Amino acid sequence: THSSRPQRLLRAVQKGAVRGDARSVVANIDRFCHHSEWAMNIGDEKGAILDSVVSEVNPALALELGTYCGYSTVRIARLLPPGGRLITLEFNPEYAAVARQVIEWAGLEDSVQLVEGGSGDWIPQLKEHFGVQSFDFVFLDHWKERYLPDIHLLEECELLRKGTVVLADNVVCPGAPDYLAYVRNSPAYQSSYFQSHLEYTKAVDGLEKSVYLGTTDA
Ligand SMILES: O=C(NCCCOCn1ccc2cnccc21)c1cc(-c2ccc(F)cc2)cc(O)c1O
Ligand SMILES: [Mg+2]
Repeated sequence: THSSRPQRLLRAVQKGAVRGDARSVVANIDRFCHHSEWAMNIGDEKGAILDSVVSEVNPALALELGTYCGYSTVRIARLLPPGGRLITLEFNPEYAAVARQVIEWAGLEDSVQLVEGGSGDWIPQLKEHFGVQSFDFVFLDHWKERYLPDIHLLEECELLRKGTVVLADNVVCPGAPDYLAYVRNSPAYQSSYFQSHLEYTKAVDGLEKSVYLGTTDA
């Protein structure tokens, strides 16, 4: 039976990256995707923007929707402050199995909790299951049509606080037009756009950074 692209990506990490060295895991995935096979990791160019936003927020508690092979998981987790935690959610069990091994190869398994399932099911359970109050940082990189319903769900479940930073990948390609319209027009968000390129290509893409300002309720 033939391997899958995530499995070939994992093998490239295990072959080329130094165990425990998150930077070399990231570099080897980027090398694989530039020279062997394209894969939907955020990539090096948008990844540098992700790094700068994560470093600025310095989150004690972060949430990622859309783990895939764990590339952005490793980029975020390696920048967390001591004791910082990242919860990452993946729908596809095969992707999750690869991501667990990539995260482990990077030596970041102690600060990452990977859960398998759908955002609609999991978001309402996060407080109870993980004992979290609210997130300091949220990274959206899952089904693009879920960005809007899920940010509403995060608000309803009171998982955002004044100042929570929500960063969304692919707001141009594949695109999340309804999500963009919402965060750019809602008084509850201060939104800004970072133009870049679709991972490993010359196509235009970008990240939207939205700071939650809280509700006007008393
Ligand atoms: O589709 C993409 N990502 C999403 C994966 C499934 O996510 C499913 N998923 C993961 C947690 C989760 C939780 N609940 C529901 C679904 C949930 C995605 C796609 C492209 C892309 C761009 C151009 C192309 F020609 C082809 C593809 C690029 C990206 O950077 C992406 O992120
Ligand atoms: Mg993406």
